[in-house]
Amino acid sequence: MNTSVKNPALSAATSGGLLTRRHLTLAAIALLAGVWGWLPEFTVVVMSYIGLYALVAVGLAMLTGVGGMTSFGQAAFVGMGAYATAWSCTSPWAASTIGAVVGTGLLPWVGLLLGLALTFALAWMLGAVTVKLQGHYLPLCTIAWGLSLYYLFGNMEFLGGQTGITGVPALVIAGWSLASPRALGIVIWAVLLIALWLLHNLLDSREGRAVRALKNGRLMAESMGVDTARYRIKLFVLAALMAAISGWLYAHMQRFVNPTPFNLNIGIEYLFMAVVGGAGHLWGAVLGAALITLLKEKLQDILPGLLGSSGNFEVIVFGLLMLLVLQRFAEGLWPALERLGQRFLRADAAPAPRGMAALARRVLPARGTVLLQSSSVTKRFGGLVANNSVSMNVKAGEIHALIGPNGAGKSTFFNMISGVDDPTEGEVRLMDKPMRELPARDFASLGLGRTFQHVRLLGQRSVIENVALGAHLRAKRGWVASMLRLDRGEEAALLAEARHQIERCGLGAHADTPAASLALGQQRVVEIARALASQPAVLLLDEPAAGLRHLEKRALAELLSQLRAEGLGILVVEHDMEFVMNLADRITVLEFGTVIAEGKPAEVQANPRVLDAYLGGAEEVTP
Ligand SMILES: Nc1ncnc2c1ncn2[C@@H]1O[C@H](COP(=O)(O)OP(=O)(O)OP(=O)(O)O)[C@@H](O)[C@H]1O
Repeated sequence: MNTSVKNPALSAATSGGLLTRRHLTLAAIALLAGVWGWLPEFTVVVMSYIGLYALVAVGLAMLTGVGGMTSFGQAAFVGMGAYATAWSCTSPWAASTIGAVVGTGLLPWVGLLLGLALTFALAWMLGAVTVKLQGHYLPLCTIAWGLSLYYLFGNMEFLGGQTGITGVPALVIAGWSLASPRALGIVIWAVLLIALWLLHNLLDSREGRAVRALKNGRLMAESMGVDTARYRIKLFVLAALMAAISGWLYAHMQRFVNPTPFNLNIGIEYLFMAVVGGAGHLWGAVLGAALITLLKEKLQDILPGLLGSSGNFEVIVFGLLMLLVLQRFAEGLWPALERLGQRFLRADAAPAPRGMAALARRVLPARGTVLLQSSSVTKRFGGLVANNSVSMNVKAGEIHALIGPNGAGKSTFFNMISGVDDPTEGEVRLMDKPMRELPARDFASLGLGRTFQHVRLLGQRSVIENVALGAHLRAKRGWVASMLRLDRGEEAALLAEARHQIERCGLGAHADTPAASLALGQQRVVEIARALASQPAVLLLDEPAAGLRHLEKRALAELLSQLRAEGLGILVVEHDMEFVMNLADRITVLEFGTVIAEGKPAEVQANPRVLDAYLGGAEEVTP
């Protein structure tokens, strides 16, 4: 089981060797299981704490490293899980009402359900409010609610105030008491390993690709049909639930709870664990949890002796070590270990696909149908009119080019017709549907595929994974199915479709290389393949020929001609006049936001206003 967030750049560099990462992981688990019964009691307790902390840190790795949302407040969710079970198991009211129905032996499980339900509700609510925030506002908010919950725990009379709740019973599973740390530790590590497996599966799926795009590619993901706000909230809730499960186990290990372990300091420590290990790597979070726990343990022993007085000196050393580690290993320690491992380990063989599910297919409208229409679209930025009453359309089976000098308003218009921004006045219709105030993902679901002027790919992911994201809306398996590997047929179909589009665009040899390692022109072609994977009816291409060499441009022109023949409607924004004039059926020319000419290439070329707009540069417009 390789639960790191795979880096294809590294995978590609994998050398030979007898063992794979999966072998190594299984061997480590087998070793741990084999020696568990013989480990000293103290080691078992420390290992159990590492497992508990790792559960929270792994959730944070998903949230922060993969999803790009920093949270300082996870300790509060641990507290929710811990307090929910402590209260359920010790409250006389719970015993006499719930306990009377389910039996007091099941109260810890009622506590687990209560903790998960409360955490789910609270995290969803907090997530809905906070994950919309940008930049440093989100971390600040997590500090705010982390503090609020901490003080809430300490001030609630029925939760025992600062003293907390004592007398939490040991867990009993099928008559097997987990009173000893050795027995509970097995459950803790089993829960952690299952969580790692589920999350690994999630990341290796259609849903995982969408999750990965949250950090640096939200606009792009929205244009591929991903509801990024919803995914962010789901990720936030997932991390919170993992923290709550950790809290539940913690309460039954400690057998009492008080507010101290759920304060902001501990929230920051969880973040340390995720970041030091390598925030984008699930196993990195486990490594971080182990390092910080062991270090804290040692420092608490050593520092008072060294300094001659007691105090929380370990926090100072932590801070300094954190600085040093991140100076040397900006991405955390796990990627460095992984690089080392590449020398000795073989890449895991991809499992053979077991049957392919069918992907959704779109019936393309008849040739000549107006697919996309803008009517008198005006866009103002304050006093500046970037688009002035622009009307144009894109028809099925036609290539329409939009040209104009720099600053003419092409990108602004492109944003209007792709759902990134709304016109100040006028209307955009897609498939005859008014699109005002609809998000980009609704444009995608109606059949609009697009590329970006400034390439937006997930650089560290392989070309095939980038392209498969384009087909997001053609499959439907969700998070749970992905975690349980029930999506394999669909996933195989998505990857096959992505490979087909990559080959069609002439990049077959690069399918498994990281997108960032391709030349810029090729990256633009990857974007076209990604758009095609959505099986669009309308294709909007923003400067597709920029950065391509002569032969590559010719291949691109052939591909676009072929797509036109298949009945797609294509809009190209392009500066390369030769490319445009030889390819387009119709051309619209913008200048200062206003349409100054529209017609066939020959008509546009002969138009004096167009020649003027290009600074009298007749040769610029002439192919
Ligand atoms: N968000 C914005 N706020 C204010 N002004 C903007 C904004 N976006 C674009 N503009 C202005 O609108 C005008 C049109 O810009 P736009 O980027 O659409 O032109 P363009 O034709 O795409 O140019 P280029 O070919 O250089 O990409 C420019 O004057 C630009 O400065």
